[in-house]
Amino acid sequence: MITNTPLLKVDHAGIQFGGLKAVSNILMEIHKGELVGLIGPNGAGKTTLFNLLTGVYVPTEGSILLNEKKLNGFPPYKITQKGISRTFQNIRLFNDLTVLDNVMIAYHTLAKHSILSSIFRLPFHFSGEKEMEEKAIECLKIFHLDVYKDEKAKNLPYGQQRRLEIARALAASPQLLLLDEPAAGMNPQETKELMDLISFIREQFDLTVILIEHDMQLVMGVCERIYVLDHGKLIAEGIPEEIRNNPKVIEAYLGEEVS
Ligand SMILES: Nc1ncnc2c1ncn2[C@@H]1O[C@H](COP(=O)(O)OP(=O)(O)OP(=O)(O)O)[C@@H](O)[C@H]1O
Repeated sequence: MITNTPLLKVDHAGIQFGGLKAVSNILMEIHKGELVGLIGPNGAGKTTLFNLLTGVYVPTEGSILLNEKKLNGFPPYKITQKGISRTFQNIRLFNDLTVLDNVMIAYHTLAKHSILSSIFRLPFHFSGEKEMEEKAIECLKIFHLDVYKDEKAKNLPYGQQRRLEIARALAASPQLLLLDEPAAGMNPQETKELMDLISFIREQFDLTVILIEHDMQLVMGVCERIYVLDHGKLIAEGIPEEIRNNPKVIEAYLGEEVS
């Protein structure tokens, strides 16, 4: 059945810190399978919006709905269980854990083991662990990280740490994946490979993706639709061509870069 219901609906949502409205009156509708960009100048509110979508902040206005169900007030781990995963602007891996354990942690968040089965290490607990490990290695393979599975996360080169963060987010089987500047600090070759990878995992896992990114060429090249934030408000939404030519966007953000 074809449905017009958006996967994610942001309905006049926003948050105020003391007297400051960091983001306000945000309206977004993201449909299943879309790859959407979120852009805007420094301090525009992009990460704050991700924090609202993932329960780090509770909106002080409006609602956020996933599959028509309200998310307001749920803690981040519940929102992950409901289907939204993310990566962070500054990589947040467990540096001293292995690459494999970094991914397995995501499965533990979702796992349905009882505490008793863990304490007494009952057989079904072991089979659960084994299954998790196999799944984690499969996930690492997609990112060509399986060869480093026993390496500490902190020993991976920067570009691979970024990929590991995405692998971990993906391990939580999200419907919606939020990527906060995934290519930050990467060289052009790594960036190109990462973008190909994002397109690939979207297809492969039937994902919906929202991407914050400063590299305009990259956003315009990979995203089908773009939202633009400025001073906490949405100032434009459209396909890359429309955004590139939108006078408000040019004035607020892109300046002479867009041509
Ligand atoms: N916890 C908080 N308390 C007070 N102000 C906050 C808080 N979180 C965010 N802000 C403010 O909200 C505004 C938006 O910040 P945010 O980090 O979301 O912008 P951004 O678009 O992600 O910027 P950048 O591109 O630099 O990462 C800023 O003015 C910031 O100072």
